Amino acid sequence: MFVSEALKTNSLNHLEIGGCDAVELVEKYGTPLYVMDEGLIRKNCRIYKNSMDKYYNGNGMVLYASKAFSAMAIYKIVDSEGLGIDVVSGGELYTAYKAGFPMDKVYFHGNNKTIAEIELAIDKDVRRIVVDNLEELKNIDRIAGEKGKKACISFRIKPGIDAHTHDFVQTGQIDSKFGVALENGEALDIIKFASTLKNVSVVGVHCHIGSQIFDLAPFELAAKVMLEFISQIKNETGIVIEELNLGGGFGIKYIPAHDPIEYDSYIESVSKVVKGICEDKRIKLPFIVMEPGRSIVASAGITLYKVGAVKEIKNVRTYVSVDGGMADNPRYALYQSPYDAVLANRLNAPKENVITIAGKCCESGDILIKDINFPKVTAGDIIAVMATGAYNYSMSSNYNRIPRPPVVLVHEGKSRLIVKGEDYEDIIRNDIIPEDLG
Ligand SMILES: Cc1ncc(COP(=O)(O)O)c(C=O)c1O
Ligand SMILES: N[C@@H](CCCC[NH3+])C(=O)O
Repeated sequence: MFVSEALKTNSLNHLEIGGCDAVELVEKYGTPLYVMDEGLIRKNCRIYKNSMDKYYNGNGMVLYASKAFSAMAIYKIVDSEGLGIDVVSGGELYTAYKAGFPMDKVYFHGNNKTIAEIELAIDKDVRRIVVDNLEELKNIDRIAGEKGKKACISFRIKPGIDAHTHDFVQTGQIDSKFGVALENGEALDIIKFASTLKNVSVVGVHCHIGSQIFDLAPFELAAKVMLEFISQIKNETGIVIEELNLGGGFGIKYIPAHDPIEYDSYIESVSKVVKGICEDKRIKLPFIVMEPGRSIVASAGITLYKVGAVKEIKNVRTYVSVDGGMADNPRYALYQSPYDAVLANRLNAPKENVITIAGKCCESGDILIKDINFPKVTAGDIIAVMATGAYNYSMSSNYNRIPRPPVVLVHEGKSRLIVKGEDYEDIIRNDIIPEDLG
């Protein structure tokens, strides 16, 4: 019945997550409310960690790509499960640092790192800076030199792979703002240049082909293309690349029609390909890094909303508006991403009609789910949109000056607040009225 294994029906016919009744959570914390199941997050971390140990003798590291959901508590959980992290901004890096995350397990990404971000990464001695472009490389070398340090770097490469996903989340093709292309020797040239610099040490190459991918083939192809590149680098320059980072992007079940692959098979299949090619080409097995984000947290999350206006437009559509929307989940508005939902306070109610669940923002595109079979609802009912753990809170905004909802972590019947909800004072906190405006 549910797209996520985190969810159950309890004896009151209410939705249960992490042993907590969704209706009680709403009574305690209000709506909208992000709820994250700690047990499922931990389980997903373990699947990845164990498969790296099992299929690649632990000669690698799994990073949680924290852009999917970044808050201090998640860094604590991920650390305790033995994973590293990928951060993509000074803000994520700072959050992880303040949570006490070990900096020697942090990979710093980004296609336009600012000087201040590079300084922060070098000051904190992150394990790896993943270099996106030449300008950045020069800045890293200069800043590391000024600080008397040597930065360990890898390079974001565009392997030229079409990952069959939404255009906006596809990143490995040539026409992409991320990284340097293999074409025309661009990637080889930047690596050669880096090897002449004093304050950087070239350790690895990286690629990330896209997101919400349901297929093993693009990852196997990426591994092949990248190993050929590693072999070319060695043959033409003598530089030995020790680390191969294949990014994230593994698909999850948002709606019943989605059929994701078992998470551990990504590492299993990539390990096989890497071992085979390395044997053929007689190159040393690289240290492998994988960076799943969505697949660790998405299914662990739900968002609870209260129904407000119900508008039945005869022979057209029934709009059910809830007290959240694109400000807490912009994914339909951005990518037309599909979601599934249930009536959390009456799970056994028959699905009698087709509704469109709309948000409260002043925007026609503020839709959460278009045309879903759903029970009849009235104001005050509680709708749970499922699999909202990734790229919802982390992509939320204050559009229309709507305060961000709180995030609650649930486990074995207990709920704890991990991000406070914002109020109107938070909304105006940084506003300034210049004196001359009176
Ligand atoms: C460099 C990099 N690594 C990892 C990820 C995580 O992707 P996903 O959340 O789809 O696993 C992303 C985001 O797409 C990314 O840009
Ligand atoms: N934010 C996107 C994924 C992009 C990931 C970062 N490269 C989503 O919600 O699906």
